[in-house]
Amino acid sequence: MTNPPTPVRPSREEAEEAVRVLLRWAGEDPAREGLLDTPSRVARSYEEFFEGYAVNPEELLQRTFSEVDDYDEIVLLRDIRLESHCEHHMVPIIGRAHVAYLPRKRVVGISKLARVVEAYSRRFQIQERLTSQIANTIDSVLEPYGTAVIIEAGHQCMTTRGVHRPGVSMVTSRMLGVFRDNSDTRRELLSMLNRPGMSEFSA
Ligand SMILES: Nc1nc2c(ncn2[C@@H]2O[C@H](COP(=O)(O)OP(=O)(O)OP(=O)(O)O)[C@@H](O)[C@H]2O)c(=O)[nH]1
Ligand SMILES: [Zn+2]
Repeated sequence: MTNPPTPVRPSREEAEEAVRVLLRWAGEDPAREGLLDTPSRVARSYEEFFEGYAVNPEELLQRTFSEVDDYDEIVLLRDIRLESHCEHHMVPIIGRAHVAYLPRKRVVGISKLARVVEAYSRRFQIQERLTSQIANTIDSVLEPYGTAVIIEAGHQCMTTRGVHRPGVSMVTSRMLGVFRDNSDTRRELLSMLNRPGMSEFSA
């Protein structure tokens, strides 16, 4: 469920050649000086943009803590910067994610929630699937009372090309367990999200 089957990877040289082809498709001369190192830069950038394929998000959540003195309220990680790529046009999706869960006895280190967001973002995505994958993984590994993921993002395939609508953002959410079934819990989450930012604590 978490990792797609790994296709046979091309060689680094094949990847760089593909960049040269795209440069020529754009109307460029890949042999001109300024572009000579571009194929290798792009190959390296791709290793970074898409490093999520090599990460198993479920493993990130294995370490949990149980000494929480009966803490039984929502845990919310708000405004997680999200950088992904649209699988339709291979251009950036930039936004933020909010991840919440209602723990059942055990909690996870909060950075791990951001790492799960990152593991799925650093792949080719559509926003709906990205949202579901993050929520489903947290829900199945931690087995909390509920999990909620909300993503708000701008898609460069809509802002810099095609329909050209700058400023438009797409909002998606996936609510599981109590966040789906209990409107009071869902409302509490939304009110936590609407509270003014606490930037003085986030330096
Ligand atoms: N649902 C969804 N659609 C997306 C996402 N990212 C991009 N799209 C849309 O995917 C669609 C692809 O549509 P196509 O008609 O096949 O491609 P296209 O001719 O390039 O479409 P335009 O973008 O309208 O020029 C477009 O409507 C995009 O806006 C996403 O994360 N979720
Ligand atoms: Zn797109």
